[in-house]
Formats: sequence, C-alpha cells, structure tokens
Amino acid sequence: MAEEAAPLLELEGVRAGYGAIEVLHGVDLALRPGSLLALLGPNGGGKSTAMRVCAGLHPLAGGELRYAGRKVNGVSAQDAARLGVCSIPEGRGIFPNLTVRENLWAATGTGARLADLEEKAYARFPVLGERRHQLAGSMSGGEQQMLALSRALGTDPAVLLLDELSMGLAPMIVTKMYETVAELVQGGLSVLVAEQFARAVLPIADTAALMLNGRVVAAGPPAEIEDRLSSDYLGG
Ligand SMILES: Nc1ncnc2c1ncn2[C@@H]1O[C@H](COP(=O)(O)OP(=O)(O)OP(=O)(O)O)[C@@H](O)[C@H]1O
Repeated sequence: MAEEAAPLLELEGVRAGYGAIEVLHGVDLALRPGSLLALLGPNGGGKSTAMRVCAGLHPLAGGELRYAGRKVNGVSAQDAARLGVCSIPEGRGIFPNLTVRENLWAATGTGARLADLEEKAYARFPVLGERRHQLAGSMSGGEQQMLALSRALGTDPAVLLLDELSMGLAPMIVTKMYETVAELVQGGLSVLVAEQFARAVLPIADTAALMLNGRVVAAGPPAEIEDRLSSDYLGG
C-alpha cells in the first residue's frame, strides 16, 4: 500500500532562496514509492524551487533532503540522476534545434541505448515515431511534452519530477498526458508533480500538498486539499 510505505523522496524543514531572499521557509514533503504527489498552489509559491531542490539543481539553506531515508543535502544533479531522480523542468528541457531522434540520442549519455529509447518512445507515443526526423521545436506543445517524457523515462528513473506539465497545452492533451503519467505510477514509478492547473492532476493524485508563500499549508488526500483550494487557481 502506497500510503504506508516509507517515503522515497522527502523534504523536511527545507529552506532555500535566491541570494539573501529566502523563498522556501521550512518545507515538508513526502513522496511515497509508487505514488503521485501533487504540489499545488498559485504562481510564486515556491513549487519550482522545491522541485529544483529535489532534483539537486538548487542548494538547501536549511533542513534535509532525503532519498530512501538517506540525507542527500548538497547532492548534484548528476548524482540525483544516478539515484534515480529524473526531472522534466518547466519549459520541458528539450533541444528545439535537434530532431526527435537526436533528442532521444541526447538522453543516451546515461548509458541507455538509442534503439531501446526509440522503441519505447515510439511504442508509447506513435506520433513521435512518425516525426522522428522533425525538429523538436517545430512540433506542437503536446508532442514536445511527449518527447520530454520519453527522454526522462529512457533513464529508467525511480522518481519523476514534473513541473507544470500542463503549461501551454490544450486541456484535452493535458488529460491525455496525465493518463500516461497515471499508468506509469501504476507501474511503480513515484511522481512529484508541481501544477497550477489543479483539476488536471487531482483525479490521479494519491496525495496533494498546497503551497503558499514558501510553505506547505495543507497536505493530505486530494479530496481534502481540493476543498481548501480557492476557485482563483483551480484552473478553470
Ligand atoms: N532565479 C531567481 N532569482 C530570484 N528570485 C527567484 C528566482 N526564481 C524564482 N524566484 C522567486 O522565488 C519565489 C518562488 O518562485 P517559484 O518559481 O519557485 O514559484 P512557483 O510556485 O513555481 O511559481 P511558478 O509556477 O510561477 O513558477 C518567487 O517569488 C520568485 O519570484
């Protein structure tokens, strides 16, 4: 049972900021194995910063980052990836001037074989196979997000960090992308999603946390958190 297992990824009392300005004021989060945790809240609340801390992309000024119970404060992004933590940043992080195939090739630095990456990617998203020689930057937002997801999954991560998957996508595409994410969670992947568009992710979340002004002000079952969300940022 996902609810009872020890957390795979944990933030406890995490403080972080930019220069002298603290933007995370003691954040607690726990992602359990094989579950989806939705990190919700309006612009500027600190979701992206918390995600970057989890990916080893932003230093902690206090508190603890733990992976499988082990304190990993100061972990580099490369080491986080080696531990099985993979992130798709806001903006997707793909190379617009490379083709679909070349973008997948760029993920082989982790030891994966291009042929395997391509096989998995095109099986999951056939449209990527049809567009394997197309420049990634010329594809639709949804296709680019499929490519970003395929690249991330090529490394066979244990934890996937997804920042604003819905950004710039039509609602129908968002629903489709989250269906894929839900399948991955059912297959055992642990996923932390930062999302302003709460309605898109709450139906597939196991747990949700509401972040305001650098603090998690509520965390628990999605239905409980949904009640606490203001209609201002329910995303529709
Ligand atoms: N590079 C930076 N330099 C200075 N301040 C920053 C930087 N990046 C973010 N901030 C500030 O940190 C705070 C938290 O931003 P963050 O991006 O983590 O929030 P968020 O909840 O993810 O919002 P959004 O969805 O708009 O990205 C904001 O006040 C923001 O202005």
